Amino acid sequence: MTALTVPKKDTTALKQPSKQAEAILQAKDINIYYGENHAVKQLSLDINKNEILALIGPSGCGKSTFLRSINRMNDLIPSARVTGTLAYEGLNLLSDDVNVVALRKEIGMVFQKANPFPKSIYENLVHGLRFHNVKKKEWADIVEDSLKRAALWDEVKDRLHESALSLSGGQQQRLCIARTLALKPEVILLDEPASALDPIATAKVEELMVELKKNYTVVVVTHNMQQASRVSDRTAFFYNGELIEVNKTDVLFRNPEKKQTEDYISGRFG
Ligand SMILES: Nc1ncnc2c1ncn2[C@@H]1O[C@H](COP(=O)(O)OP(=O)(O)OP(=O)(O)O)[C@@H](O)[C@H]1O
Repeated sequence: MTALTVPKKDTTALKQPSKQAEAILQAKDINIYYGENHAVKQLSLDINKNEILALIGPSGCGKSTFLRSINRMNDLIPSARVTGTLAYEGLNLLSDDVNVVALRKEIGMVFQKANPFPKSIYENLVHGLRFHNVKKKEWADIVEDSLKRAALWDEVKDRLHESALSLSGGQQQRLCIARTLALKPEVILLDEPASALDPIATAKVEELMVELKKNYTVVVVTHNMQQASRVSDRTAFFYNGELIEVNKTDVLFRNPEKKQTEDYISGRFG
């Protein structure tokens, strides 16, 4: 594993054993601003190892903003400012000394719209390997393994050198997931990964998510409540920048604690 930090700051405060041993990521008192807009407010949330955590809530409630903070994608937005701590393996991922390139390898992200490079299927997968100096002799095995894990190998094994843009939308999205897997992440962030796909392609991506949690931790933003209830172990409901409620998915949908959650899941707003 590439070192996630340049060792200079004292992180002992973050190395205390966690209350819940299975938490892989612990967000504490996270606030995210875009200029004056306070988009995520005082959020604290544990993300457990090998779970699928769904983030739901009406448009603009801060789901994607929080998701992007986990692998520091908000760094790319000049007006964005993030405070609080995101503890991961004894480090605060929000601190200045985190190696963001190594972090994004370890915590990969797949976006709403599939974004393959306009290159061959094979090149899409080896691009990151080259960047991270993975030995060339390992590439073929990693390509095959990643495509198998992303349930795409059988569909593309005879056309690895064709353009990725010749794949269907659903195949392109699975290719983007495979591209993330090639870098051997621990956590995968999915931002509405199936919202641009037809029902059959959506079902394949959902099956894949369930398969992935055997080896990875998955955090998925979705507008689709059926999807959240089909695939996730826990669901977090966001409203107006706040985390209103997080619980086991079946409990949250069957017996929500908060009225706002109940109103949202019963379609009364959003
Ligand atoms: N790049 C950005 N620059 C400035 N403001 C942003 C940016 N992205 C999001 N915001 C603002 O932050 C708030 C939260 O947006 P965010 O996209 O996180 O919500 P969301 O719950 O993911 O919404 P959706 O479900 O529509 O994607 C909104 O007020 C939005 O306008």
